[in-house]
Amino acid sequence: MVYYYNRRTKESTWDLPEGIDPRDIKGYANNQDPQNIDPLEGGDGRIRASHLLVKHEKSRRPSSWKEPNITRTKDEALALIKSYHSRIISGEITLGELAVTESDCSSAKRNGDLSYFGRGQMQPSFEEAAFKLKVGELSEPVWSDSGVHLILRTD
Ligand SMILES: Cn1nc(-c2ccccc2)cc1C(=O)N[C@H](Cc1nc2ccccc2[nH]1)C(=O)O
Repeated sequence: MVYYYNRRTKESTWDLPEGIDPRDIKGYANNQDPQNIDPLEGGDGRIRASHLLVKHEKSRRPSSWKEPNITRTKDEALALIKSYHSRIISGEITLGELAVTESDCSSAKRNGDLSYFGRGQMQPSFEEAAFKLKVGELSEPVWSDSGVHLILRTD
């Protein structure tokens, strides 16, 4: 079920407010079935996530703060990300701690935090995986044009 919150009057209601055309409501824009709107996305359709990225020789930009010329293969990148995944789920280290030293994304300096983002902002494969996660959930390895990621949804 979706509830409606009127930011001006601060009213919330389960029923479509009088005189409102559902197509004017965020999330209906592309005729999304209202049942598909995840009310847990803070109501404005955005989520927050951190990630750890391992780039490879065929990455869109095979360079990072860590390594000016990244030559590892896709297989080597996947092996590395799987080792990180194991260490995180064992509780040995958190994704944020590992991202600081190991992520090939410039968000490494912020523990991999990408802050809040909505649909249409990140690469499609990354967005699809991130929006499927529950808050606090760690993804399996996710491929994008940038490389291979581990994603942790934080809000
Ligand atoms: C999306 N984004 N946010 C930051 C960022 C966030 C917070 C602080 C500093 C940088 C960097 C990036 C970014 O695209 N970085 C790219 C790598 C990358 N590619 C991504 C694809 C999807 C999501 C995150 C991704 N990060 C790079 O450094 O080559």
